[in-house]
Amino acid sequence: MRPLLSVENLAVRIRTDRGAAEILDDVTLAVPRGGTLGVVGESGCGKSTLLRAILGILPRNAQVPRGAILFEDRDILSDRGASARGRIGFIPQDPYLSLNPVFTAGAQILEGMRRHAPGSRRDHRAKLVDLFRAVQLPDPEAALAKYPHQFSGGQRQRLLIAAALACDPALVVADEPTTALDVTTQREILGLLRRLTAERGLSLLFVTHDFGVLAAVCDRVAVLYAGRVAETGPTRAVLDDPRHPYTRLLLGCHPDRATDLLGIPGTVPAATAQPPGCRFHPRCPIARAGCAAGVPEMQPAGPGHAVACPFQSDILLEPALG
Ligand SMILES: Nc1ncnc2c1ncn2[C@@H]1O[C@H](COP(=O)(O)OP(=O)(O)OP(=O)(O)O)[C@@H](O)[C@H]1O
Repeated sequence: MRPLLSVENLAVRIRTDRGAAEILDDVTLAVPRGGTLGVVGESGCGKSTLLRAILGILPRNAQVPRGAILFEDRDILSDRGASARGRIGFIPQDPYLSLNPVFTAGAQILEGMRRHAPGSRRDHRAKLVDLFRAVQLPDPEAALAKYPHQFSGGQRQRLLIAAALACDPALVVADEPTTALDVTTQREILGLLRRLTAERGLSLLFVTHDFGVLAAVCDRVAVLYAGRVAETGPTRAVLDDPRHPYTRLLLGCHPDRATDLLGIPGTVPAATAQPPGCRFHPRCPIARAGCAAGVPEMQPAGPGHAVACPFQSDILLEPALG
């Protein structure tokens, strides 16, 4: 079966005062129907740019010189396919900033439904009350008339999940939806998201910098580094047996995993000054002369698991992890 969403060889370039910045290069990934894909990487690796390209909200100075984004078999980067985006729901990062403080929760979500979902105002209202119940907001009827400040942070994130589901999406795209929340609320919201998407047969594309969050929600993962996919595969395989030096070091930084917090030497390169060849080579503990020469191709590393590094050997990587 063809994936619900496939990003194919996508490049995104942004014109800046310091020249053209290649934010994404040759990004290929897929979200299966009913499946969940997590995109993980450090700040600045291009996660938000990827989401903006999918949602059709790239900045005006951005260009897409190469690649395609197919959603329900339509190229949503083309004018003709763009309307298919109506079936993509979005859960933003910050529940504090993402709701308009001067409108009630009901008014602002119903307005979106009026524009995008079929049915009368009465139908929309009934559907929204059901959704508020599904996201476990207390007193769903009364919640319609409340203002955002009358909800806690976790409840606001529940409102945003309800808003993302209100127009019957086939795909939900979530941008670090729990970073602003405390750990207990984070766990509840992730559990809710996982359950609701599974019950409704929805696909989920989840962006995060946190492998712990990723493991709780996603079946598959794509690790992004400096605008390119470094590694992709089933979440368990990538977490248990990471093959790219970047993934291994990134996992070593996670507090739940690290015996010793190693960190990754150096920083993500500026988008206007990407290194030649493998973009990770200046920070890579096993880099060789050839790594600066050519862009590494994706190579198989196990069932459904691929890595953009020709030196994916455990023995070679062991010294890097101490
Ligand atoms: N409008 C823009 N103009 C110039 N550079 C940009 C623009 N948007 C993003 N960038 C650059 O593109 C790179 C990727 O940014 P992006 O926001 O996609 O990363 P990210 O992985 O989402 O980071 P974070 O987790 O911090 O949000 C960064 O180097 C950023 O500075």
